[in-house]
Amino acid sequence: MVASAHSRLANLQRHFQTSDNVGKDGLNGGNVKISPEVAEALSRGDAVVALESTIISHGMPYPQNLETAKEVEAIVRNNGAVPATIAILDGIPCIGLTTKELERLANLGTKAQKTARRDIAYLVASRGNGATTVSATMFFASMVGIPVFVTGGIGGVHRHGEQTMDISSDLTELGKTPVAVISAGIKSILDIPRTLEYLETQGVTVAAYKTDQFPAFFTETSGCKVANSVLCRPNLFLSCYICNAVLYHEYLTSNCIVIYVFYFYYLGRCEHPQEELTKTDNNTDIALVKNNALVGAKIAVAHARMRQ
Ligand SMILES: O=c1[nH]cc([C@@H]2O[C@H](COP(=O)(O)O)[C@@H](O)[C@H]2O)c(=O)[nH]1
Repeated sequence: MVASAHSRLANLQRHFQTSDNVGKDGLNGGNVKISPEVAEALSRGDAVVALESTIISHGMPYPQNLETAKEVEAIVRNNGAVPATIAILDGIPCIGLTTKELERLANLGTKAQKTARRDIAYLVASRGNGATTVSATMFFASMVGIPVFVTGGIGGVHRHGEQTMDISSDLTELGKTPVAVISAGIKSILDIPRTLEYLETQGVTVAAYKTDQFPAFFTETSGCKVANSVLCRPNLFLSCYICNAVLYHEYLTSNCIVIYVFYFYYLGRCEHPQEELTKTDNNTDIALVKNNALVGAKIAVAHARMRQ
């Protein structure tokens, strides 16, 4: 615990930049800008939860994207952690956005470039605006010592990936970057069995929360069993589920996706049967994407607080 606090501080010292000391050129010798709120929380060892920004720019339209981003941040705050939404603005990687910056990103929408790990250098060099995907968000979260990150859905192996080799860099990032990712599974248009195979190859621990199956984003059942599941008695409260999941997680390595199934206790019923699996990126149900993000945020905070 002490060693990990030391390494987080050492990391911070190397990368520490606040809004006040950003150079005129805004590039900071390739460093990142950490918001004062996030920097303070990290230096005190308080719980911080990283959030991605592609869900804001590309995941849903304005103004729902802004409302959702604000709601997710509020959930994180109300549960005792500091949210760190990550994006690249004018070429500066920002860890923690002000309300103005969130509004700017939400307004930019798809004009902000969807930024995976490979795109970071270009966005910084060209002083562009980039919304970070899971891989890029993990990269920055790890750089500044944020160990927990929540998102709606991660990328995976695309259908027919055996021919196209279309595999999200989220999966390789999970294999090499020690940040725990809480998500509702992979996007519904992807190939779950091949994604699980690939995660196994990458050595990623996948722990499914309150199910023994890898959820299918909108549904609890995918037919694909996960090796590790966090099962709880049905009459326990949500907080107990979270504790079990967190304790279990701590037992495992830190590069672990914790998949949760939200609708048992949140929506109360499954409204979206298997045909959801054929939906495309463009017609996903905004309300459910939002629910995934909101419920995931609570679980992520529990993780972050247990690690303090
Ligand atoms: O329902 C969605 N979940 C997740 C994403 C984003 O898509 C990224 C993966 O994109 P790709 O398949 O291009 O690697 C994820 O990291 C996430 O940021 C998305 O657009 N829609």
